Amino acid sequence: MSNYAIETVGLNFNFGQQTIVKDLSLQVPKGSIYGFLGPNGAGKTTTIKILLNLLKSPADQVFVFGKEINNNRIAILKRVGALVEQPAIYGHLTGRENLINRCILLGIKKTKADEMLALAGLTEAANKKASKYSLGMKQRLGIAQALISDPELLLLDEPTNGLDPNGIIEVRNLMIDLATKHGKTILVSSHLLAEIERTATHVGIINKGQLLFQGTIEELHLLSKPLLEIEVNNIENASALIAKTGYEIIAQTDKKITVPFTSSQKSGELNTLLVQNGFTVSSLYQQKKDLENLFLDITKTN
Ligand SMILES: Nc1ncnc2c1ncn2[C@@H]1O[C@H](COP(=O)(O)OP(=O)(O)OP(=O)(O)O)[C@@H](O)[C@H]1O
Repeated sequence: MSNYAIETVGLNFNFGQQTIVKDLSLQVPKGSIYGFLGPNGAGKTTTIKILLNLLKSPADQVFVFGKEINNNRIAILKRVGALVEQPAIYGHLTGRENLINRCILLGIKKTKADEMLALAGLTEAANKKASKYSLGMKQRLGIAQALISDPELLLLDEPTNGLDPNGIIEVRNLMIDLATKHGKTILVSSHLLAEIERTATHVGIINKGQLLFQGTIEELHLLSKPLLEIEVNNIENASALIAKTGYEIIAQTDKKITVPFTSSQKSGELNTLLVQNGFTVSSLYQQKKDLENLFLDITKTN
């Protein structure tokens, strides 16, 4: 039995002459939240469509629940829920009616609708027209729709795209609940590193259809060392003092010194050291990496 909910083995996919996915070997462990990260146009949506057999893959390159997708399409898709692009929601129907519709379509008991509304935190809004829902609520209703057949695996393509901060938090918390309390495996795509870092247990990073990194979130953090920016006066002397205490100076401008971030305690100690030596520290800031900086780290490491 495979421990992977999804495994692709050297997957290749072209649209006409254009290679979209190249030698892609994804391994999505069961029970994980797998963040599928890459810039716009990297091939994330195409890969998700391949995983749903909406686009046909070459034989023996895509396995879901250990089974080859082209030969086991129906059996696999029964166990998969997906939200790709916009959720198919009727605005003139209530949230509950939208889900009941889906139940009827799939021949599932209508009571499932209320269960999924509760799971998605939409019970109070169940009888409100979907057109009156916020974007975050619509997205959660879309996820509830994808969950109605009680799938083991959920594929979510950029589910937080276009949401306001509240909507993003709602969807993020729902994903965490689904994985930790309901045992679902989730593959979620995004072009934002910070978004994936907050939810994922595992990460796959693609660029131009190729896998640049795959591993646990901890392995990703080891690779992408966080930085501490120190804004301080008398920069040359401050920099000399910091270097004397054994810190590596990564960068220096006329206002800021950048060193590796190790812990909050170490940052505090550095602050105290500078202040006790008569420097004025105006800010200490842990720099968050964006996807571009992470790409640089990965390319350097490889
Ligand atoms: N039906 C299609 N025919 C031809 N080319 C396509 C088709 N769909 C996507 N592409 C191309 O495939 C490449 C990958 O697109 P894809 O949508 O998979 O990327 P993505 O990583 O999901 O990015 P985005 O976040 O922008 O959707 C792009 O260059 C895109 O133009």
